[in-house]
Amino acid sequence: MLQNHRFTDLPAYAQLLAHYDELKDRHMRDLFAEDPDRFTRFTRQFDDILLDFSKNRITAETLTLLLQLAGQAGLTDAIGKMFSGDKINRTEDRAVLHVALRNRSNTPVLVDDKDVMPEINEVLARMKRFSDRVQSGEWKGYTGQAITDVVNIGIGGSDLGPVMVTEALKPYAKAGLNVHFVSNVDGVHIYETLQTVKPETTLFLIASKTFTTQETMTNAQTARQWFLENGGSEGDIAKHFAALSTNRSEVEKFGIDVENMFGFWDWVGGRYSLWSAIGLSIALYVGFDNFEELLAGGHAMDQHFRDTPAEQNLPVLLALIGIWYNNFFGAQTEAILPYDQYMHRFAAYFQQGDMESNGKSVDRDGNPVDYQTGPIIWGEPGTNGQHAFYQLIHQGTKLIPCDFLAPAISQRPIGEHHKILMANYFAQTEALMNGKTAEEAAEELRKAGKSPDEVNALTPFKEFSGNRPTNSILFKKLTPRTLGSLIALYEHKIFTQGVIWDIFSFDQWGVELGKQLASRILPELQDDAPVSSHDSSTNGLMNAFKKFRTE
Ligand SMILES: O=P(O)(O)OC[C@H]1O[C@@H](O)[C@H](O)[C@@H](O)[C@@H]1O
Repeated sequence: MLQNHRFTDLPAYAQLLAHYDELKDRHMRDLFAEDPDRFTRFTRQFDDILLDFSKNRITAETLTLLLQLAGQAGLTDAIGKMFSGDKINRTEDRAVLHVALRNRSNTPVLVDDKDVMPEINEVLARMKRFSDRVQSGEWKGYTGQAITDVVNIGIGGSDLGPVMVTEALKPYAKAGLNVHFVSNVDGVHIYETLQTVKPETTLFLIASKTFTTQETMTNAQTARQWFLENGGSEGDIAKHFAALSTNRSEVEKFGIDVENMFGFWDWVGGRYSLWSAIGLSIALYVGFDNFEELLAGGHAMDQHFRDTPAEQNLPVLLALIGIWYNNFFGAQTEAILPYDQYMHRFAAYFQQGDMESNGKSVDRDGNPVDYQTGPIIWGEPGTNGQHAFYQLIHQGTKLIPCDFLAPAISQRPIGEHHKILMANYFAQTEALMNGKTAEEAAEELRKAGKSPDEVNALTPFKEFSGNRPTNSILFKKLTPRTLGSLIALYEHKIFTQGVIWDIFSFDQWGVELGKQLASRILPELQDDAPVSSHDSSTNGLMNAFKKFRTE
């Protein structure tokens, strides 16, 4: 059992509040001027990943107090409990062991006194065999042709991870196999995907932990029907459909041969499942060797997280800096800004990873919290974001801590592109930190030939307050291993924050109510009868929907 505590009762919390009062008006420009060692003091490296957190509104004392906060919240103990298979997901009575999925050292991990590693290794071996066979063309479709297209049908954690990773690792794709992802129950998603593939050369992966998710099951049935109506027969289904799930009986009911089922376990949370059989589309696309590299990168970060003192520990440091802004500066959001086009789904992936994990408002005793928990996560790749929303980050009224991620070596070194990209990467964090004073702005205007009146009038608009915090995460190259480490870095950041806030990070009850109501509403949409069983807005909207369709 994890030790419950009230976040705001931790001794360091009160100290941080007082410290915040002293620090809140200090400018980072001055902090840099005062401390020539600031970069070294606030930079850590793990493998090929450098974290520079010096452009934050912190001093050595801030860090000391934040580290005390983590210690007082029992972080070390909590980490130990996760890794040793304790049932830390208490509201679902489950262990949380995505770390076991990538446990390349293969040391035993016990759940209910049973080592889970043999089962994990068995599924990995089956995934390897299967992906090798499909890739080599040994696996044939019903006309004897090799598979050319894989369609992963899943949603949430059964979609976002594989989408993000296959996009990020495109340079590692093996020739001859395309991957597609269908998630939305909106029929246009499957319609558009099916336009681009042929039944005889397509393999469908039905990815669902529960195998009951309405969107996924609806899309899977549509895919099955399309397959049967376009040349395939019932007997051919086994050659074209596989299931990635924990629910064997539902897989059988759907009609998928259990030979083609790749299992995982209830201790794998949906948003942590890309490391499990849910990652089969990744293995098919980049090859099992690269999938293993991804696992190895995740495992390396796990060991760093478990074994490194907090002050050197990248996930812990990111978590503490996030808490500093979230709970003391009142920041509502955090932006994740990868300067790597291949990482264009990284922020979207961690929207689920973070917001579904820490979007909670009761503590572990079930009492309402009176402090802020998980932030709103958003972001787009640089430099596109610069030309869209950075205005607000630079000059708006809101404080938005940002993570800037970038590789030193581009996967596609074309001309000057990467240096131009990186010049922007360095310029943005410098600009956000330094800003531009009124005097500097006025001087620029004078140099541009503006009259004194114009200088006075324009200066307020040209001034940048600066003092806007950023983390820079600079890595060597976006290899499968580095990507694995980066994903695990953020996973453990989220875990650390959940521990400190004393909330449960591994359930997601908040997604249930909408599902319940949708299943009540669906039968009411089957005829033209007016609806009166809801509030006036919902009734009104449903009746307007029916009217639009009959007029
Ligand atoms: O994999 P499943 O069971 O189809 O679930 C998909 C998603 O379903 C959502 O309801 C959950 O909030 C997510 O966590 C989950 O990833």
